[in-house]
Amino acid sequence: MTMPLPQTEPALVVRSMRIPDPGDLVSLIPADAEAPVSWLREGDGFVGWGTATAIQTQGTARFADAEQWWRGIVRQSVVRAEVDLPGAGLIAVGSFAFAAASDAGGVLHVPAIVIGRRNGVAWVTTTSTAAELPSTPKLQSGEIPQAPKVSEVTHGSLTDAEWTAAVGAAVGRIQSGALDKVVMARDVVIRSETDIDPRYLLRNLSDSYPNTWTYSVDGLIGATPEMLLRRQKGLVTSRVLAGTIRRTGDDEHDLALAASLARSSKDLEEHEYAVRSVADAMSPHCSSMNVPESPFVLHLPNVMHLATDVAGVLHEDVSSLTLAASLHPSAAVCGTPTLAARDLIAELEQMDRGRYAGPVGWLDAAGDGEWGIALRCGELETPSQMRLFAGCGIVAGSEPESELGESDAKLVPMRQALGCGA
Ligand SMILES: C=C(O[C@H]1C=CC=C(C(=O)O)[C@@H]1O)C(=O)O
Repeated sequence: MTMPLPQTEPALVVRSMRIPDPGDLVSLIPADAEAPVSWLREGDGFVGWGTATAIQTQGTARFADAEQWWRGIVRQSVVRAEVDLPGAGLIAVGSFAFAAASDAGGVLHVPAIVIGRRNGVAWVTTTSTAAELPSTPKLQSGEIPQAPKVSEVTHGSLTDAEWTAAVGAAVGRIQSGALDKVVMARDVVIRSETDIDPRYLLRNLSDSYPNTWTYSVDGLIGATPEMLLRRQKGLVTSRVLAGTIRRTGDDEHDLALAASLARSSKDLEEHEYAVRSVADAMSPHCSSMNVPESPFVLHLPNVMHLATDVAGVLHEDVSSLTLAASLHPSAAVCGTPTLAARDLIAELEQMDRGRYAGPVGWLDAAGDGEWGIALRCGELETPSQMRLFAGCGIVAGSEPESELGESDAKLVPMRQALGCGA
């Protein structure tokens, strides 16, 4: 069911001003910030808080309704921007459920305050519904956020043994020819004696996983290495990941493992489905495309992935959000063929993925923006409880026990950020 769209969107007044470099962005988020958001990589990106306006959407129309609402906002807004960089000016951050049937739906949120930095240029954007230009807030680093006190870690919808059996069933379906690939995910519930401070997680994730995109949108927090798409001035790029090997911590051994990953026929097959799904979904929007023939190995502190950077030149004015809707769900998080994989996920996982594995990111008034896939993440279900998610691509040659180990490795970033180990 789709929620009715508001009849009139508020007229926003937006101002972006250049500021001296404010240092670490996460530490600028106040302890009592309402709706903190972030999008950070290698120290650049933005943080924000407060709500100028927002929309929640539902169902199959969750992307289209959000897009329509955003166009109305853009039409009515007055923007004065001193800075012309991606992320400056009027932006909305958002995240969308993996499945149309999920109650999580979608959210687009225009923060009242955004502080950004890119290539050494920093800015603050203030957005309000008042008629006059909003004043620039005083920025100061807040106190150091407290670590949560994790008291319990339990399995979510399935025990390890049940999940391993479900993966075995998926392998059986693939071997019987019903489909080629499916991504099976599991969840883990973390309870803390104290409230979980999103700033504590963002600090840990952005320090420990600098080459990922560290995000926080509406209680969904994580550090994804996978960029569903970036649209910037007519060019669209995507970083496709699929195929994984765990790191050992021994650099020499890890290099040998990276070489074996690059030769593994099981992982190359898994990767090829993901690349093809992205390239096929992108091509109707592009006049030309570059799809590399073989992947490279992306090194992260916990795992290594097969990775391919796909690029295209857009031949139509389609926003980054609409592109995200047409690329989602790629075979990196769903499978091949898409519909068969989606149905098998609903049958075997026995959980609502919520916004895990859906698009998460931001867009601006021109439709440019960045949408990652919400991986290596957790959703705050209450102030002191988080549900973490991780999944693995399954093909005919997959072994359920080793997929369980791989999913554990993918949970490491969030578990470490929460202070409850690897
Ligand atoms: C589904 C996840 O990862 C995807 C992205 C990279 C590698 C993957 C894999 O090797 O299975 C998955 O396709 C996850 O982290 O939950």
